[in-house]
Amino acid sequence: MLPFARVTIIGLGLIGSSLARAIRADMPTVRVTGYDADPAVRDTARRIDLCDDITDTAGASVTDADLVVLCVPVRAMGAAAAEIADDLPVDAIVSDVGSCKADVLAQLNAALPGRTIIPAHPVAGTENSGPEAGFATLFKGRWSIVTPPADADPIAVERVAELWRRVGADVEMMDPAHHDLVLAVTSHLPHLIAYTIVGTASDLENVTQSEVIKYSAGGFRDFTRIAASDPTMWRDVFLANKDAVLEMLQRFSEDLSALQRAIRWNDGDALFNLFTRTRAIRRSIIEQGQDDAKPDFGRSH
Ligand SMILES: NC(=O)c1ccc[n+]([C@@H]2O[C@H](COP(=O)([O-])OP(=O)(O)OC[C@H]3O[C@@H](n4cnc5c(N)ncnc54)[C@H](O)[C@@H]3O)[C@@H](O)[C@H]2O)c1
Ligand SMILES: O=C(O)C(=O)C[C@]1(C(=O)O)C=C[C@@H](O)C=C1
Repeated sequence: MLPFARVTIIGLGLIGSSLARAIRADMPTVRVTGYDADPAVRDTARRIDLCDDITDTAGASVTDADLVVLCVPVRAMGAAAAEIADDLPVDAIVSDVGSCKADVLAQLNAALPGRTIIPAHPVAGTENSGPEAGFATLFKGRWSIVTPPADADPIAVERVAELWRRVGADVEMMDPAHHDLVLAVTSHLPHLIAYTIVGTASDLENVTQSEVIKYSAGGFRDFTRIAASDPTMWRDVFLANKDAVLEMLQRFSEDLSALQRAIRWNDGDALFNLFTRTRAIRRSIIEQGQDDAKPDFGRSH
C-alpha cells in the first residue's frame, strides 16, 4: 500500500523538484502539490508541469495533505513550518530534507507544537539548485537517513521511511545529534575544504586565474564542482550545524598540522604511512562493492 495519497512539497528547488518528479514517476497515483516562496520558481514549476497543483500561498498547499515535506534551506525551516501551522490537517505528518537535523527538529517543534514531525535527510544531491536542476532518479541507490524524535509514532516513522524506499533510496534510522556528527565529517567538512581551496587558489598573486582554470584537470576540478554549491544552502548548514562542524574542523586542523610538520621535517615515513592507510580505506570501499558516493553508516547487510 502507498504510504501517502496527497503529498505537499514546500520549496521547489533541486531536492523538492527531484522529490516531486520521483513521486510522480514511482507513485503516479499520489497527488503532488507544490509551493515555493519565490514567485519565479512557482512560474517555472508550472511551466515544466512539476506538480499536479502549485499554490500561491503556503497555507493553501497543505489543506488536504497527508504528508508535507519541507525542502527549504535549513535556517528557513521554522519560518516555512510557521506559515502552514494554521492550515495543516490534524493527522498530517510533517517531514523535511534538511542537511542537518538537530537544529531543524528544534525549529519544527517550536513552530508546530504537538504535531507529528518525522525528519529525514536524503544523502543525495548535486552542486546545482532550482526547479530545473532536479531529476526523478536522484535518490535511487542512495541513503535517506530518517531521524525521528525519541517519542515518535512508529507507524508515522515507517510511512516516511516507505516513501523514501518507494523513490529508490535505502533507509537508515539515526539519532539527530549523531546524524549531525557523521554528516559533519562526510559532507559538511569536505564542502568547507572545497570552498577554502578554491578561494585560496583564486586569491594567489603569483599564479594567474587563467593558469588555475587551464591546469585544473585533476583533483582541483573536483573541488571546483563542490565549491559551486548553493551559497544560501551551505551558509545555513554551517551555522545550523555549528558545534559538530567546529569539532570536526578542530580534528582536521590538528591532522593537517601533523602533515605540515612531516613535510617540514622531511618525515617521509609519516607521509607514506598516512597515504597507505587512506588508499586502503578507498580500496576496501570499492571491494565491498559500495558506490563511493554512498557511505556505509554502519549498515551490516
Ligand atoms: N543540494 C543538495 O545537494 C542537498 C542534498 C540533500 C539535502 N539538501 C537540503 O535540501 C534543502 C533544499 O536544498 P536545495 O538544494 O533543493 O535548495 P534550492 O536552493 O535548490 O531550493 C530551495 C528552495 O526553497 C525556497 N524557499 C526558501 N525559503 C522558503 C520558504 N520560507 N518557503 C517556501 N520556499 C522557500 C527557495 O525559493 C528555493 O526555490 C536544504 O535544506 C538542503 O540542506 C540539499
Ligand atoms: O554530490 C554533491 O554534490 C553533494 O554535495 C551532495 C551532498 C553530499 O555532501 O554528499 C550534499 C549535501 C547533502 O545534504 C547531501 C549530499
